[in-house]
Amino acid sequence: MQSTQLNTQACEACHVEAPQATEQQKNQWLSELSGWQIQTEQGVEQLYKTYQFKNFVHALEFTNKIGELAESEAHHPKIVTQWGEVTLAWWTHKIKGLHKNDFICAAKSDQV
Ligand SMILES: C[C@H](O)[C@H](O)[C@H]1CNC2=NC(N)=NC(=O)C2=N1
Repeated sequence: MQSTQLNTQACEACHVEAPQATEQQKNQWLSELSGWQIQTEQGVEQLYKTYQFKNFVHALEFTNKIGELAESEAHHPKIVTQWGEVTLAWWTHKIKGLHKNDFICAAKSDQV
């Protein structure tokens, strides 16, 4: 399977019948990301990563840039912003699980 450049792709409009990522796809796409992990919260798989910053202002600046990314992709993460730390969680609400969009947005988050 050729490696897709996740960070060069745009999210596709997601619909309720969209397929969840398969185990093979999840492993492939996860291997193209760095520092991300899949966790299950209330039965829903999510892509998690925590970023460290030197203070709250930097954490907030990053948070706002992620907000712009989310709006541009019409795909939104859970963002937990603290002093010196931001945790992102990406999943697709409509399908209650992981879709390729989530991996694309995770890759793009690393470029913010
Ligand atoms: C209408 C709007 O585009 C949809 O509700 C979008 C908004 N952002 C979204 N973000 C995420 N993570 N999952 C969704 O299913 C989703 N749906």
